[in-house]
Amino acid sequence: MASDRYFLHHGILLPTVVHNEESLKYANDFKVQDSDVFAITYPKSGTTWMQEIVPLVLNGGDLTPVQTIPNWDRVPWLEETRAALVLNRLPSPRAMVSHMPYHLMPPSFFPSKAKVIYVTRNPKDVMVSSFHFHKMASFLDDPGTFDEFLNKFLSGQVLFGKWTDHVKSWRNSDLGDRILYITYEEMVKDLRGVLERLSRFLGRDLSEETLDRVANHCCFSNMKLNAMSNYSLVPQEIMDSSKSPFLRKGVAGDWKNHFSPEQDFKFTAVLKEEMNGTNIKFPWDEE
Ligand SMILES: Nc1ncnc2c1ncn2[C@@H]1O[C@H](COP(=O)(O)OS(=O)(=O)O)[C@@H](OP(=O)(O)O)[C@H]1O
Repeated sequence: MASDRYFLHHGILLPTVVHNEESLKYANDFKVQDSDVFAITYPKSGTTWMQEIVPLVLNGGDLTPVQTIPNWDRVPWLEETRAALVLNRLPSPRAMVSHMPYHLMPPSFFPSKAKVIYVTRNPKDVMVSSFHFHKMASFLDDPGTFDEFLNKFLSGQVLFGKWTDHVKSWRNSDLGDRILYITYEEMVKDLRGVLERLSRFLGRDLSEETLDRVANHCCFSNMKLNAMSNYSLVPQEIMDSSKSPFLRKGVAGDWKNHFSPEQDFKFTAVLKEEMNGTNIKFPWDEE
């Protein structure tokens, strides 16, 4: 880790652009309220999608916030530098996102009744999405070749560490009915069905018409057009969408266009080894 673009926090690589000691202290000292809602993800697993969906479900489908407030202020990251500015002003129930592994959540989170939506995505697609993101984001190191980046991903020398550690930490958490597990792939396949589950989980009784409106607003093609969500407000020298748009493809299985058979074999073998003995199964394990 020779770059000044990153630093280690409890052994996990974080980007200096939006994290520092102060923001991490703020996150650790954060007083979680029982009404708080956290959408937790390993990077590139559906965070931006949740920043769109969760406020809509919580407010009964009113599109105003998602059409007028940038996602990073609408549903802020707990651990980022903006959190201190934004979070204390959010009306209850506060919705926020985080990439933190379970054990690095603020101490006040554990005894609270705050709810968690944990989104998992096929790690091969996570890696592909992250590879393209590293090419367009000037605050991150160039990813190198696809093969080099694959090796970094498997060894956890990437933002927020190993995918397997993150997933195991949250899948093994003891949060009972405080946590809802969903996958990116389910959302791609049946967003309307996921919205119904999510509304029930968050205690919101949305009408059929509202669910349809939310599903329509949150589909990839519409979100791509929403300037409050597609990162077009970020200057091009920071995120260059001509290299790769932030909302890039929005599909399941794009890894098949990137992985060689050898890379697929290696990636699968490493993941299998690390998930061995966990009882955590995903639909893509059989692919
Ligand atoms: N509405 C919708 N439908 C389908 N896919 C969507 C949607 N919104 C975001 N995305 C895709 O999510 C990927 C970005 O992940 P994150 O938002 O978690 O990124 S980040 O961690 O906040 O940087 C990135 O995936 P890729 O397209 O594979 O790169 C986005 O396109």
